[in-house]
Amino acid sequence: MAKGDMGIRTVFVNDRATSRQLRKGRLVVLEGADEGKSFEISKSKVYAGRASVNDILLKDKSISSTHFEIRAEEEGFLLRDCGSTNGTKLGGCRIREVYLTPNATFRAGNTTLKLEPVDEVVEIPLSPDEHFQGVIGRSVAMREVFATLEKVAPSELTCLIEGQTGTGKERIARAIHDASRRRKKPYVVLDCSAIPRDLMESYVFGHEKGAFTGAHEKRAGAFEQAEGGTLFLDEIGELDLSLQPKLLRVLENREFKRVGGARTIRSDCRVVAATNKDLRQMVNEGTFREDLYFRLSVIQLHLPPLSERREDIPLLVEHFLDEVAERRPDRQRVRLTAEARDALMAHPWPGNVRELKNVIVRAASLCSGSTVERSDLQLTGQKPMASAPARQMSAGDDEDSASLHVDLTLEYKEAKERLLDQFEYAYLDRIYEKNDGNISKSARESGITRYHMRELLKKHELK
Ligand SMILES: Nc1ncnc2c1ncn2[C@@H]1O[C@H](COP(=O)(O)OP(=O)(O)OP(=O)(O)O)[C@@H](O)[C@H]1O
Repeated sequence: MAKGDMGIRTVFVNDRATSRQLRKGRLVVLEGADEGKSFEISKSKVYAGRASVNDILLKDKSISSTHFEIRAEEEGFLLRDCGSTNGTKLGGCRIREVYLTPNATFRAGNTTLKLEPVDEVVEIPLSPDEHFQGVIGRSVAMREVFATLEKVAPSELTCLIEGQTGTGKERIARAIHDASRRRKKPYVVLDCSAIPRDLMESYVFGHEKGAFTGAHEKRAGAFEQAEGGTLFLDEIGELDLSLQPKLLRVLENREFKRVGGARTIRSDCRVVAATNKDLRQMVNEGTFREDLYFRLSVIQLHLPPLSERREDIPLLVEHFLDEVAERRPDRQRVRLTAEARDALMAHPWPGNVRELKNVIVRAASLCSGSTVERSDLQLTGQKPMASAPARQMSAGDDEDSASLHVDLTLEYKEAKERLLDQFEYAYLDRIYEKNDGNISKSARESGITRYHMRELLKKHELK
């Protein structure tokens, strides 16, 4: 497709990106159960499939829950199969991803679709600023997030922040609170992955004295603690299915009861949630309620991995060096050699901004003198940090998998993430080998979808 026909275009003024323009498209169903229908593409990413979480809903039974996505890029509209059972085909070939030319037709299951260009443009604003309430970023992606935050943070809207671990989701949640009228009221964080399942309800809604064994005193839950302020629900994808209807009810009625309590308590707090999981996929798998997903995702913010916004690295490095200097009694600020800076730009950063921060803080604190050399950074080889240790736990190496290597030089979250990553790699490696590389069988035995299995195998470069 010729640039500008369809897809997204970044507008520059004096070499600086000032906005993005999305040239709309229209997806027309030429043949199949939805024949005659058409869907406008006016967002930078749309999903299509049979499940209602999709932007484009298709009825054809041969189409998967989420079958394909169309993403607006500078090169045009990218059609990507989402691990569908019956495949996405173009010109008789089953495709994984392909750029669509204007008026190209393709098949999804038994449905034939055509993507037509539309002569209309949607302006996607970019903030002129390189920070928002202490969140730093100069990339187009981050300035797009800042532009959204400038509008929605002062509102009362519920936000869902998506992104890999360490991309800054919690930082953004805090920024939303700080930019809202609730800033002087409490900001309460509830990490849904860190609380035992049977205590979760009491953590969220509180409990009355004697509500259960061990409930010696009454206790206010997160909603009460956050009264008037903001409740940040971190790792919302970990919230047990049995608690999800209760959370939905508070979000809808603003009312709840403590565990073991009869009194209805009114709640006035804004909810911001975050996840590093694909909640849409979880809805398709039945592990996350669809109605709760819609309630939480009134505003969706996506934080790309650091490797996709390398322009942010120099600014973040300066920011973290300033932070270290402020904490030093002599306020001395260290500097990085050109070699060290090049190494930071080249690193894959699987642990995202958290990993970058750890590297800078460690190097700045441990370097001798006032200069950080390349070797002070202690970057792991050229391999992604997460997969290198993961490979240490090789298939069949039971001794290794039984011992737990805890790295105390890392922040808690990164250390946890690394261990989980090692486990994921070891599990996948074994199940995939056991099933002679058969993805469907491996997925069935693991109790996850084929799509999820494929994505995991790709992540660990096992496939
Ligand atoms: N854009 C940013 N500007 C400044 N600091 C940042 C930015 N992004 C992340 N950080 C810092 O990096 C660290 C990790 O960020 P944060 O905890 O918000 O990530 P997260 O996405 O919530 O991670 P997880 O999914 O593991 O909870 C924090 O110390 C945070 O302050």
